[in-house]
Amino acid sequence: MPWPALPIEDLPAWAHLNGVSFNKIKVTSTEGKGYGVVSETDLSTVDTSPDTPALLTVPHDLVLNAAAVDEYAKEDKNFRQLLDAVGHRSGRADVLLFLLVQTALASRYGNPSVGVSNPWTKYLQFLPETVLVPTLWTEDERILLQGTSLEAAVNAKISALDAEFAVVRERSSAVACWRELLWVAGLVSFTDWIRLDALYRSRCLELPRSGECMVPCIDMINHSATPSAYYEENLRDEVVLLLRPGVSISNGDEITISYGNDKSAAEMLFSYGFIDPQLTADELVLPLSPFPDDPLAKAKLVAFGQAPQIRVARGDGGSIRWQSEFAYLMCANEEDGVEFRILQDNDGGRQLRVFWQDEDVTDRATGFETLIRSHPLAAVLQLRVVTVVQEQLQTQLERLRSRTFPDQADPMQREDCFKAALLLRQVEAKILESAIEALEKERSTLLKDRNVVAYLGLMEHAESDLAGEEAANEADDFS
Ligand SMILES: C[S@@+](CC[C@H](N)C(=O)[O-])C[C@H]1O[C@@H](n2cnc3c(N)ncnc32)[C@H](O)[C@@H]1O
Repeated sequence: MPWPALPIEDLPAWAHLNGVSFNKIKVTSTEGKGYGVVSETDLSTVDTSPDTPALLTVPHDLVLNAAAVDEYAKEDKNFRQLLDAVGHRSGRADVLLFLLVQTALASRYGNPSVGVSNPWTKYLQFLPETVLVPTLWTEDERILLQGTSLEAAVNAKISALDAEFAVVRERSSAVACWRELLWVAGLVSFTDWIRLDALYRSRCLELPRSGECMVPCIDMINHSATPSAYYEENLRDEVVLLLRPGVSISNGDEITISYGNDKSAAEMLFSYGFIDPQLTADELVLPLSPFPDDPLAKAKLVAFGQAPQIRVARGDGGSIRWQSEFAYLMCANEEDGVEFRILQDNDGGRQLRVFWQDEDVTDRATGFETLIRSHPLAAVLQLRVVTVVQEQLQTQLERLRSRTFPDQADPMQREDCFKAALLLRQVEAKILESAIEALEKERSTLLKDRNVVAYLGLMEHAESDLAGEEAANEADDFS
């Protein structure tokens, strides 16, 4: 749909009309980061008291979350119909539906017969048309992510958005006035849905009382590893922007906040479309699949109930920590003591239950690492898990390296996407190398474990007995 745009110079008038107060700061264009907030005077908290007035105050009724969407629906019976037909699946999905409607209304301003406009209808028109998050990269640009942890994550997100959009389209088409506005004229496309998701992801924040939400004007503030400000909800539930203690900034300086100092490079790029090399946590998350020949694979996935992953992080002092709860369930077999049973419940339904050493551990299926600790062959199971995780990381590193990365972006790729992908590849290759090395050390230690040595000795013995029997059989056959 055509994305309506208003010049940022109109923002102060919108703010005034809607009770947002800017105090010696303004929203303006910044170098390479879109809009940002700059100071209009010298500011300092070095000598001031804690009750220095906020730099920005946003009234509570402008905070956009699922509860606010519900309130808007009370004033607008057409939107209420739409929300009842499509919404109430998650807070995020309700806000996205609201944003979709507001953008459609703004782009079809001549047709106000459906929907009531509100402060967000206009505010959305100040937001950028695109964000550099990879779900909005072109196919040529997404090639740059091959071999990184984002390759699978971005594809999975696009598929999930596609399924979500199909539901929105189908259910809203059942409501006559919205079918007319959104779909009959071909106003809304899947790209619009991807864009709204990107806009929401890159601008939403978490507040103690309002939860996950969008806050107008606060969402104009850019990120820095050394932020000068922070936001919070005050006693009146307004969202306020405050200068950090001990900070001095000059007239014209940009005011920044932190988008979180524990986010990995992949997470930063996925959510915000840029990587802060100064801050990103050295962390990597990869998907994990059960062994393709494991007859219990499906049952293990169902019982685990979450997306199986391997998480690797570099801790303080450079040491590597890794975690993969599913790998423990994946590597435990029937002969070790894992069993699945289908039990009838009181309502006549059937339930998949997981047993470990004959104990029902269905509620602890995501905690197999703890469960196996008391097993006499715990070290053997640990060795299997370490080997599987190491192999997965090795395969990932080989995929990352198998693609010769060009020296520069080709004409079909935006420079910023190229630079972000290059940085992501460097960060991920480094952590993969360190993790593989750490896992190799862990494997060597486990291979010296008394129980492992005894177990492997037994296995070798059994194999040579088997080979001997086979050879004897073959000899018999030959004779
Ligand atoms: C909450 S918005 C901030 C306002 C935004 N710049 C705008 O034009 O509306 C977050 C987006 O700003 C941009 N951004 C924020 N901090 C940045 C930084 N340090 N470097 C590059 N881009 C940044 C990214 O596009 C990000 O998705």
